[in-house]
Order: sequence, then C-alpha cells, then structure tokens
Amino acid sequence: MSTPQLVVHHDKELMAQAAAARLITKIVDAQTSRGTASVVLTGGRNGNGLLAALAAAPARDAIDWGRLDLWWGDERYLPEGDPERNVTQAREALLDSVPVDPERVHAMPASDGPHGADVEAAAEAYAAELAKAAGPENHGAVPTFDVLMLGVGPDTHVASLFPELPAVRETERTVVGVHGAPKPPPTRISLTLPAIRAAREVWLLAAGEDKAEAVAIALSGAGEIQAPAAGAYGRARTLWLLDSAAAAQLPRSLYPPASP
Ligand SMILES: O=C1O[C@H](COP(=O)(O)O)[C@@H](O)[C@H](O)[C@H]1O
Repeated sequence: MSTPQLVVHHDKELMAQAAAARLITKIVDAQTSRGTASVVLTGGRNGNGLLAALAAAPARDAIDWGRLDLWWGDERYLPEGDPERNVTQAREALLDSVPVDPERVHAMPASDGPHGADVEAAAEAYAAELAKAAGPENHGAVPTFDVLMLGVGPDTHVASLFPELPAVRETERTVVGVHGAPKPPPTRISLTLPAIRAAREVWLLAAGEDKAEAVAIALSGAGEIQAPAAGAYGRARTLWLLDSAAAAQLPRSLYPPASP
C-alpha cells in the first residue's frame, strides 16, 4: 500500500491540463521501459476533462498510441453507443481523434452485447479478458496497469463501488456486476478494490466544491466500505489530484493553507 500524496491545483481546468501532462509523461516512460503501456480510464466529469485536455495537448503526439492498452475502471450497463456510457464519452473526448489500436481498446461489454441483460456474465467476460492480458510477472489475474484513474463521486464512490453495496466488499473477483447503484443507471460493471490495487499508480481525481466533503472523509481515515475512495491505492504510488475547491475541507494536517 502506498501512502496518498496530494497535488492541489488552482482550478479544475488547470488540474485537467496538469494531469494530462503527467499522463503523457507516464505513458511515454512506460513505453520506453517496457515497450507498451496500460492505462485504466475513468468516467465522470474529471476523467473526461482530463481526456479532453489530453486531446488538446500538442505533446500527445509523443505517445505511441498503437502501443497503449486502454481499460476501464467501470461502465454504465447500457446499449453500445449510449451517450451515458463511459466509453462513448471517452471516444468523443479523445479516442476518436488519436490513432489507438482498436484491438487494444478494452471497452467493458454493453447491455445489447452477447451477454444481454446478464451483467454478471458481462463482468465475468471482462475479468477473463483481463486475466488473458496478465502475464506471469503480474502476480494476479489482472495486468499491472501503469496508471489507473478514478473519479471520486460526492458520496466517495470510485469506479462503480458505492458505499456499503456488495461490490465494495468483494475480495476475490476482479470485476463484478453492480445492481442498485444510487447514481443512475442502477446497473453497472466495476473493477473491484483488489483489481484496482494491482495498479502501479492509482490517481484519484476530484474537482469542485461538491467533492470537498468526500475528499476530506476519504483522506481522514474512513473505512473503505463506508468510503470506497479510501480503499483505492496503488502498489507504488497513490496520487490525489485535486483543485482547491475539492481540497477546501481537508484537515490542516493534510493540506496546510498556502502562506500569505
Ligand atoms: O458514474 C460515475 O461517476 C464517477 C464520478 O463521476 P463525477 O462526474 O462525479 O466525477 C466516475 O468516476 C465513474 O467512472 C462513473 O461511472
């Protein structure tokens, strides 16, 4: 487990641009060291803001897009192409404008796909795809992702792991179906905490006043069942990328106010 580190930016636009620059560097470094890179994308406002900033960054062309595997931390279980699907939003924000290898874009299944309404079967299929991509060096049933990004919801949810729901208690499976999510749509697919923790680096993104309480709770010693964001950390690094509004309720011991 890595101790969380906080980076607080002035506003959400700057946070998205800085996070995009950080991601470009990480991907290029991983491709230089290992030949390929693997990144887990998140949905939500901040995840999509980062992807849009990446699309607009001239340095995006430093990435070898054909040697990048993209996975998702969660998906809303809706038909292919639905505007509320995380993958649809990621395509619009970035993926349609860069030369990714479609074989390496690992979208989670859609509700009109081969598994139909059976979200458990869809989750199992995604777990199998992850397991196939994991090598013996990965010590588990998922690849060691270079970077796994998570938006933090106002209720402290990450991916589709909502407080107190069964998915956040999962300790064996890497991917689960989620029923009765409090945020629509109620049916979703999510990586579990054990799968999230297999990543080298986990980056939690939160911007805006409505995230301030969640950020403060998750970073002040809350349990992961009550505050799923508290249980999200990477093997080597856990980074909380915030704007000043989202950091506003943090205790002074974690984020002292700037000097006058
Ligand atoms: O529904 C979801 O919400 C979270 C957070 O989204 P935000 O808009 O409040 O930032 C997101 O991380 C997750 O991927 C998504 O499915």
